[in-house]
Amino acid sequence: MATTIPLTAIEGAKRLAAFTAVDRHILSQHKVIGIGSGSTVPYVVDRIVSQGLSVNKDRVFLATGFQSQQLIVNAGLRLGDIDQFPVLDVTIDGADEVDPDLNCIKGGGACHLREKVLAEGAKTFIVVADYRKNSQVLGANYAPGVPIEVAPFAATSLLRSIKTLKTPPLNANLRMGTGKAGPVVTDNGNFVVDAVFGPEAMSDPVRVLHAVKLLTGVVEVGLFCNVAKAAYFGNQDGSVTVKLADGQVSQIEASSDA
Ligand SMILES: O=C[C@H](O)[C@H](O)[C@H](O)COP(=O)(O)O
Repeated sequence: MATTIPLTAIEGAKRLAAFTAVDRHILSQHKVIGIGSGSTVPYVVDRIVSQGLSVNKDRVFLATGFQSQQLIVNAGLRLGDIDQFPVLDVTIDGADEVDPDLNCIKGGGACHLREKVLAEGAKTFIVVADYRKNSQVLGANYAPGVPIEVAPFAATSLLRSIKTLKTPPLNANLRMGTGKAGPVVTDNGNFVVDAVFGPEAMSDPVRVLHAVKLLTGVVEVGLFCNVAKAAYFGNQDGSVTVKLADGQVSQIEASSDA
């Protein structure tokens, strides 16, 4: 007999957020859907699959990297390409941290370049996360810093040039792989530098984004500013906090099967 292993509080919170966001934002008329990366999006895919074959057979799903491509394929959903579908109805993705204006740190899994392309290409970009990601100031909860994808040739230079910013990071390091000698290599063949900025700098993430993006060799910065329409945070008590881009915040009870 199959046994059901209870989810931990954090996994339960991720699932609550994902299920609630899918129920509210992935509607039958939505045909081109972006699937983000990380440990929360598998629950997004599960919920989409549960909407049934009759609706999913007419949909195409775009991936933000190798992991989400596997999720889409293994779920029996149709994989599409951004070159064919540059405009998406909805993209749902996780985040490493989200502030009250829905600015996000993303790229803990080194997928932020493709994630940003699918987020900006979507008519609606929705973030799903557990309660730990719901923050007042970016960097308060997520310690590794802002992920910066950089062309390998320019990585060492970037570690020097980033120190010349008006508000430089407190520290910046090349992200090293685990289970592999040497640096993390992204799905685009680039490296990642993680830069920890202090609370003063992170109180204006748009400024940090613009400053870092201008440094030579930077491919993309894991700061998503003014992109998300809503963020769903699963809580330990079974509720979901919903934050909208206009500043509205509400607390809702999740559906009984979430
Ligand atoms: O590169 C990875 C992504 O930005 C993820 O969406 C982010 O790290 C959040 O992942 P998780 O859902 O595992 O917290």
